[in-house]
Amino acid sequence: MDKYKVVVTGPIMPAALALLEQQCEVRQWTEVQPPRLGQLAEWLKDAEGLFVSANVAVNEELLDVAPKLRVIAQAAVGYDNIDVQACTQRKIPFANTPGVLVETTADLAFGLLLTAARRIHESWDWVRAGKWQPGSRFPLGVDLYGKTLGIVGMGAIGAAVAKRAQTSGMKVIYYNRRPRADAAALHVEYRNFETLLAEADFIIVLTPLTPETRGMFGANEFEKMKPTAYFINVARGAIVDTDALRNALASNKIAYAALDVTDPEPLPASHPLLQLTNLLIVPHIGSATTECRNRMALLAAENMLLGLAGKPMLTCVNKEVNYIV
Ligand SMILES: NC(=O)C1=CN([C@@H]2O[C@H](COP(=O)(O)OP(=O)(O)OC[C@H]3O[C@@H](n4cnc5c(N)ncnc54)[C@H](OP(=O)(O)O)[C@@H]3O)[C@@H](O)[C@H]2O)C=CC1
Ligand SMILES: O=CC(=O)O
Repeated sequence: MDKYKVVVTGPIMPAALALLEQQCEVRQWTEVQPPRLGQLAEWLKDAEGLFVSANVAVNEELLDVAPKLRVIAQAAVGYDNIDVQACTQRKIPFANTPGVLVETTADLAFGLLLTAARRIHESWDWVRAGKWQPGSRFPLGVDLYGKTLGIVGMGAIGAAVAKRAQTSGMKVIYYNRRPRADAAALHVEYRNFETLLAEADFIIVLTPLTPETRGMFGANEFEKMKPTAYFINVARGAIVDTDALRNALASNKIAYAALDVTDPEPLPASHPLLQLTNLLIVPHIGSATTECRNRMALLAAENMLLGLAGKPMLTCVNKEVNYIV
């Protein structure tokens, strides 16, 4: 049997690559810099499957140079890099990887909150710099216990973060476009967006990046938060107006920010955000454990093989085209 032709646009966990290679002829982009479209065009000419990385845009331009493409799979839950409508119009099913990264990403989100509140990262730098001397005291952090966490985007990851926060004695409020039917069971209370901004001591953002959420946090929103508020973004950088966040932190309109995602990403070493001291940034590591990345990559590979065989993929986004004979 001829092997399917699949293009992989970036790094992939070895077990998932091995699974793909059983049935596919894989052409993998292995440079450190993500590929530009022109660099992939030759491979895409006869590719049937595209195993795409989140830093590569799948748009009309790419689809135009991939006339034989039948399946797209991505090892990530967020898919703001994919023009799903364009895929659907061409009857190309696209699958992401929801579910398998929920607990891992929730650990990171809550870990960022705790690290920022207790200044764990700064105090280690302080000790390492030899500042722990007799009589010296590291500046105080803030309690989590008894505080209110506001989750904007109470989906799968948001609910897993809520559980962690409740274990630390926090009250959890949330904002979604629609209140959750299971809110009472989760012991979380719905607030409208403005009320949440004013009421929360800690705010964690966990919405997808969409036209509606792009720039959702700007100067007005930071203005409405408490001056003691901690702002944590684990969703996508562009949900936040970066300049407005920098200004809010620099003028102490809010107390602190902790970011797993930034706009731009990666953040250049000369970026003004990096001059601030009331800020913690990690390099988009929400799902970055070996176990989680394996689950994601294997689910994406399984989706790819199912789609190529003309079977429904397990976690297809555009379900209306999730079956091709
Ligand atoms: N940093 C990292 O490494 C990771 C980041 N992520 C990011 O986290 C996001 C969330 O993932 P996950 O929890 O699995 O997704 P879910 O789809 O389970 O949850 C998303 C939530 O956001 C809410 N939401 C959507 N649009 C809006 C809006 N305009 N205003 C308010 N709430 C909104 C949804 O509720 P409703 O529809 O009712 O509004 C839903 O509850 C991903 O899309 C991804 O971008 C995910 C994994 C890892
Ligand atoms: O950012 C990661 C994702 O899975 O989405």
